[in-house]
Amino acid sequence: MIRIEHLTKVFSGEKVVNDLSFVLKAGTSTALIGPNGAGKTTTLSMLTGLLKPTNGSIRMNDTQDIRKEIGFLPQYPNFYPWLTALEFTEMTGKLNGVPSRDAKKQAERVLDFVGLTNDRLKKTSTFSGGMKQRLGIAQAIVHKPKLLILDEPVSALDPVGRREVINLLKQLQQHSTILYSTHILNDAEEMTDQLLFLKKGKLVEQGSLKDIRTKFDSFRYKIQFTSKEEASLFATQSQLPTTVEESYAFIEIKDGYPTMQELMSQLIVMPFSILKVERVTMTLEEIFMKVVGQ
Ligand SMILES: Nc1ncnc2c1ncn2[C@@H]1O[C@H](COP(=O)(O)OP(=O)(O)OP(=O)(O)O)[C@@H](O)[C@H]1O
Repeated sequence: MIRIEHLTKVFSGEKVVNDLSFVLKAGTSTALIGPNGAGKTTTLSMLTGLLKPTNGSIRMNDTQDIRKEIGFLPQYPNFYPWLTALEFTEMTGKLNGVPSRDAKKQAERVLDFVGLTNDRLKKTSTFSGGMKQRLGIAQAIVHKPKLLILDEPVSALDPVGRREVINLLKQLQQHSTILYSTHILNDAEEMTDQLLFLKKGKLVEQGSLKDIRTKFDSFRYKIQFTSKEEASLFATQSQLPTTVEESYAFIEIKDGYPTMQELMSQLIVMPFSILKVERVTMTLEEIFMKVVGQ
């Protein structure tokens, strides 16, 4: 377990990370979520030891030097372009304490895990964005760290690269503790036990996805019309408070009202072509906007 207490960083008199306290339980995955400038990179840099906190503490059970137990993938990793993937991973392993005699074998093992066996002898300068990110994960796990920290691991990737990296992280999640920052919330929804919402350096909300949903989620009906005009016309004629986005109309459900039957009885007498009616929850993105907008 890693316990972070009152973590604070001041730059030029301004608290860019302001009194953060949270716990990373062993074997869980935590997403640090916040808009640009919220303090995510600064927080992760303090955890990895790259920045000294102005205040606060970071403690790991039974460990004096927490830095040895951390694997880190920075937001903009710098791979020496003249090295091959194998040379780079082996070097990182040695720098992180893997004994020289084991480093090559261990590098080969992690490159295999991230699907780069066939590319291990290619120079890193020839790698695509997705391959670089997978190499970044390999170098972060080569010394078998207890805590894996990743700064925006999928933000710069296309959907295929993103899927590959998410699948790798889901596998790693089974035997490591993971902390990653992101502003791509669909990914967080898929692979996270704990969410930390950061706004202007402060933790404004923290908890499991379930807890946060229970606290902030609301249910709505989503009605799909054939056009935006039809959806807007429906909104003006409806007795129910309705919002419109593109060809969809949304009606919030409050205290169980309206029921689907009540809604259908209103819809059925209106002269619109309706393609679909469904009861939906908020996306994590909408919940995030609700939380950080407060
Ligand atoms: N070395 C520094 N000196 C002064 N100010 C800094 C320094 N590093 C970061 N900051 C400031 O601290 C604040 C938080 O920056 P940080 O990079 O941690 O945010 P972030 O949430 O990671 O943003 P992004 O999503 O854009 O990467 C910003 O206002 C930034 O300008």
